[in-house]
Amino acid sequence: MSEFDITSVEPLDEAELDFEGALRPSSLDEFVGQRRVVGQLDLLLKAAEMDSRTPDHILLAGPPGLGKTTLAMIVAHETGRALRMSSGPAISHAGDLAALLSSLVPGEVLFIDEIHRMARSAEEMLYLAMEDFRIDIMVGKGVGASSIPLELPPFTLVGATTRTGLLANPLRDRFGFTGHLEFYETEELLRVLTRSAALLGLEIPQPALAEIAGRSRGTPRIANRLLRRVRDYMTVHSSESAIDAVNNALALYDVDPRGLDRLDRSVLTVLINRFAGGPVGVSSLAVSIGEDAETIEAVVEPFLIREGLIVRTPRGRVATQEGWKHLGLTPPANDPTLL
Ligand SMILES: Nc1ncnc2c1ncn2[C@@H]1O[C@H](COP(=O)(O)OP(=O)(O)OP(=O)(O)O)[C@@H](O)[C@H]1O
Repeated sequence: MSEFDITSVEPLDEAELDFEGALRPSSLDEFVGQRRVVGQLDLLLKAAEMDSRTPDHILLAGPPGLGKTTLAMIVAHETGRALRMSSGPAISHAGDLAALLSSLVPGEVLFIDEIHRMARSAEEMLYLAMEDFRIDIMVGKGVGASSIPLELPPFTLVGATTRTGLLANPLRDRFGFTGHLEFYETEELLRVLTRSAALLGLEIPQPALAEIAGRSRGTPRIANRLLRRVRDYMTVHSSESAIDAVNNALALYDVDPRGLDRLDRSVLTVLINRFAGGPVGVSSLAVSIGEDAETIEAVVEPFLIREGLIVRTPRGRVATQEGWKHLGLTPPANDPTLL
């Protein structure tokens, strides 16, 4: 997604990761929004503490940048446990997972980001590990192969996924709790930004922060990133008012008044201009704009649906009247399928 960097929902580089780290809340109290998931997690952690047991395995689902990694860190922090971090793509065979699991200390929190991308052989090993805290290690090949059971210390797995649908049912079923993270309301993002501005020592009036909040795609990572770019803009154009600086900086980075970035607009434009508003399958859309289908499905689509600009139908994606209007186009008259 390199050409869409500014509002990319993935962290961009080391500097970005440091910046995110500095702004990351470290307790459930500091974590803004997601009240339902936070309340459920709080109960789960408190009950485990009262029973002196390791908390159940936790699955966190939702689009990137909404706080899954942050919540995993909070689980470890709030329960005073060590945290080990890994990711699905880094576990390319069962041996990678065996090495990771066998080195855990008792009670440790193991965070696996993008857990849906883990190798299938590792996934099968994980079933037993999650349920019985044990794995079977295969030694040798062919007829001489044998399996050696290995006891594991109790641990809490926190899995994060942008695509729950891609997780095999046996894996999904072994999580004691699944938290679905939703896009944030503008008012919640305003709280995230107010907190971040204070931590960075920036004096930006609330109306200017509210403008950034409304254009952050419901995503704290994007809100913080836009704040950083606005800070740069204000440094260079110090004579402009805060609100002008916000509007000009966001225009410079191609973020439209509703928060759509270039990739969002490309998807909507192609859907309307090339496919007459749909219905069209996600892979055809992806090919038309040269982006991978997973990014469209995990990142663009959930946001455009939430904004009411497209809908998902059994026959494919369809632009709504609102979608046509957002691009300044007139929706076709008398189209009974148009919503
Ligand atoms: N509820 C929140 N309150 C305050 N800041 C938040 C919140 N959620 C996320 N953030 C900020 O947004 C940034 C991105 O969050 P995080 O890395 O946890 O997202 P993620 O869902 O794990 O994304 P990915 O799936 O891409 O790893 C963090 O630096 C954090 O500061």
